[in-house]
Amino acid sequence: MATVVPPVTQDSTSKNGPTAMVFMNMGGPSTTDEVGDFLSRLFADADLIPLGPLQNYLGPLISRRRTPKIKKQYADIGGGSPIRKWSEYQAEEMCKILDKTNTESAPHKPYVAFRYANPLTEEMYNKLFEDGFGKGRGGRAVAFTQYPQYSCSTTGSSLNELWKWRQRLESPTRSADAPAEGSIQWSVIDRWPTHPGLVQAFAENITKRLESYPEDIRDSVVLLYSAHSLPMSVVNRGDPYPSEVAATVWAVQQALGHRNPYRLVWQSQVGPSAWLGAQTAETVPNLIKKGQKDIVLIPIAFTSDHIETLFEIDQEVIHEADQAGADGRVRRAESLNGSPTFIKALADLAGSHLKSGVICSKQMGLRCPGCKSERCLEQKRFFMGQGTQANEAVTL
Ligand SMILES: C=CC1=C(C)c2cc3[nH]c(cc4nc(cc5[nH]c(cc1n2)c(C)c5CCC(=O)O)C(CCC(=O)O)=C4C)c(C)c3C=C
Ligand code: FES
Ligand SMILES: [Fe+2]
Repeated sequence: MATVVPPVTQDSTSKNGPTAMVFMNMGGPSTTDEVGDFLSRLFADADLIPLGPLQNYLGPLISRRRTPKIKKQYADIGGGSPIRKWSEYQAEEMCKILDKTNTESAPHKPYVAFRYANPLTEEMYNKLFEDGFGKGRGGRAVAFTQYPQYSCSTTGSSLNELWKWRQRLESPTRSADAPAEGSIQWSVIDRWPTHPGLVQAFAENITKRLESYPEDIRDSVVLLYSAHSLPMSVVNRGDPYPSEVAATVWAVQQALGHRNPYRLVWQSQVGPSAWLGAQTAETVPNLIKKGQKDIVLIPIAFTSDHIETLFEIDQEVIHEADQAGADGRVRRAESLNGSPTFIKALADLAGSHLKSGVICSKQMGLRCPGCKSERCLEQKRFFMGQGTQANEAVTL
């Protein structure tokens, strides 16, 4: 990742640089040996899976029980998650573009902070210190969520974690008071569900996949946009994710000219509680039973490949469709991965953010109607106002 840069205050290449561009995501185990640690961090996260006062006991228990099954899934997709490779590539390529388009904040240094796998947030933060940020030297860093649509279980959890480490490593008082002098100045790109470049990148990959069908049936292929589901308890708390995912889908449909029928469906539910549906794994066989075999599945809430695409869609949903007589007519649009259109979109988004001077979106100040989490409140207070009194009033 980022190589050593000169101390922030001594940099002479631009007025305001260097700037740290931190890609936040959940991460995934790079090898099957890392699956146990990945799951134990995931089940310890009360922002994702709240298990109440028994979290410290139940989390390790559930993750240990799940490890063999999930290990096998990662083995079946080639021995690990490609998310680190793609995140590092996307961040590096984006920074190269930013160095040309945003000279005032150059050089831009790429970092990755994963919630459940290496490099973890703490590791990223220490790397920032090594590279000359913070520790009395200041510097600017952008926390750029790689989830286009905001959920408190995903981006919210990553921001809570970032805020926690910022408090531990940079605030002598360990409170949300004004940051110590010379600490890192953070801003956040917290959501980008309808960014035109993101929409274009999805539309390109869908068009490419549609071109693999004969021309005379192409417009009647059903597009199934598939996003990771949420427990209904999270939906009913007022989580913004379902409506933001729907916004992406609608924008992509518009870019495609609404030439095909479509549905937004939800995948990967875990455990016995009620989750948002309809489920991807049930929708595909139902359509096939009704005679609709031509279907393109589009992963719409994740920007690179992961077990949900490579295992659940490719090896379960599509494999089962073929066994039910789909004859290879159920296909998947490629994930965004290294798409140049997508990387350009990331640079455009980050470039505008850097020039705007905005700290985060207005949405960040408003908690879910059903939120009772002090962590969310403190985190939002911090990022909304960077500890200044001025913005605290708008954190509700
Ligand atoms: C936008 C994407 C995701 C949302 C929203 C999301 C919510 C969510 N997830 C769980 C529980 C689990 N998720 C697991 C894996 C996993 N989740 C996502 C994405 C979102 N999750 C991805 C991409 C992955 C796989 C990572 C990879 O490397 O491929 C797992 C672990 C796997 C398993 O045990 O089945 C769990 C558990 C909840 C409860 C939740 C919303 C509250
Ligand atoms: S759960 Fe959404 S703001 Fe706390
Ligand atoms: Fe998940």
